[in-house]
Amino acid sequence: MSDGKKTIVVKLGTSVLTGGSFTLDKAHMVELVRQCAQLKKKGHKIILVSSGAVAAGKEHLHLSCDLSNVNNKQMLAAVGQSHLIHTWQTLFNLYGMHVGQMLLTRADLDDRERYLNARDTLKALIKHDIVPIINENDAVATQEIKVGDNDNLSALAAILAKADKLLLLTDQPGLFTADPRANPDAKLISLVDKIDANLKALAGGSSTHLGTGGMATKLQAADIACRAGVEVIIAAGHKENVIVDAALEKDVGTRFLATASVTESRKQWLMAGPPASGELILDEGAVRAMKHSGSSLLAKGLSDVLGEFERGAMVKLCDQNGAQIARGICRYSSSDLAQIKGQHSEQINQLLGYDYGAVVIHRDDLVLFGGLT
Ligand SMILES: Nc1ncnc2c1ncn2[C@@H]1O[C@H](COP(=O)(O)OP(=O)(O)O)[C@@H](O)[C@H]1O
Ligand SMILES: N[C@@H](CCC(=O)OP(=O)(O)O)C(=O)O
Repeated sequence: MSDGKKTIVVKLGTSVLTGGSFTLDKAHMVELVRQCAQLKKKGHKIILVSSGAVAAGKEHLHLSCDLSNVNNKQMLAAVGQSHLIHTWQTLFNLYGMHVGQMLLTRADLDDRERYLNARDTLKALIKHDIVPIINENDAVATQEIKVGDNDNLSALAAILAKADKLLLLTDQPGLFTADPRANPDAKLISLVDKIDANLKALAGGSSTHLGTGGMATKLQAADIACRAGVEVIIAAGHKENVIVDAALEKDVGTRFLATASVTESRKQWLMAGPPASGELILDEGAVRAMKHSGSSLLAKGLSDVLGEFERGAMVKLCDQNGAQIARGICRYSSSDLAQIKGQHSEQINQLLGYDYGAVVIHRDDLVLFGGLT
């Protein structure tokens, strides 16, 4: 956001939510919610990526089962997730705030249509000041379709939400020169401008049974987010006022500088992205609006649709002579577009019986060849 209001993804590890025990630390969760409410009052938007389902399941079932067994963990997560979200809901309600649960897997983010759906839901929640609370859909996530850890999931969520900042909260004050549990002399690294193999070699795994990945997955997440233009901070979830301080640019934990701007990285991705599955032919007014006004593409400006494609497909945008002027991700399938081309946005719902919003391709999802003139 350019008005000083930020969108911040806060990832809360099991270690933060349990304080190292086998139960949710509700007193500390209230304190985290208080900080989120304080930021919301100032106009910032918060998205939580909350671990803790497995821990909450363990707390409620009182079963001593082998946590290295995937089915056991899935069962605990299925039981724990409802307790976890109920706890968050109750705590945020104390501050008059609503929450919305989003359980995702990698399959939801890899498939382009599902990606757009997830992004639209996330946007809608944020727009209505509802706090999205994201976790992996552990109960159904098999090895093939899961992200695997919430550090990486939070980086993907930050990109999905076009966040300004990703805050990874854990049980250590940040990234150390070695795992501080095993090396008491390890030193905190306060600033990282490049994540390379040497840095990755410092990061070890988790030594708890409930956490996943340790510092290694936090560095993977930081790498993904920084390359996409999102600044990352790893800090202690129990440090006083940590969420507020990190949001207000005070020095906390380890700060990783973004290595590209969001626009730059998005443009690069769109340029190099998947091959186009179809072509949209634009009328002259739409070509002008694209080239000179930086507008999104509306159905009204479409004169023809070539090829067959699904919602979420990459398409070429061409002028009346067939010259390509841009490429972008289309929010409607080719069969939808055949019905709505040339029509006003308000008529989309009436024509299709549903709609995915007023624009066919959002400005953020297209890259113009030759830039704006
Ligand atoms: N270089 C390092 N700096 C800090 N912590 C590290 C490092 N290498 C490994 N760790 C371990 O990572 C753990 C945090 O990861 P994890 O247990 O997965 O927590 P969370 O539940 O917060 O994701 C720390 O408790 C620490 O033992
Ligand atoms: N999805 C799991 C957490 C997975 C995970 O990455 O845990 P952590 O390392 O504590 O952030 C759960 O809710 O228990």
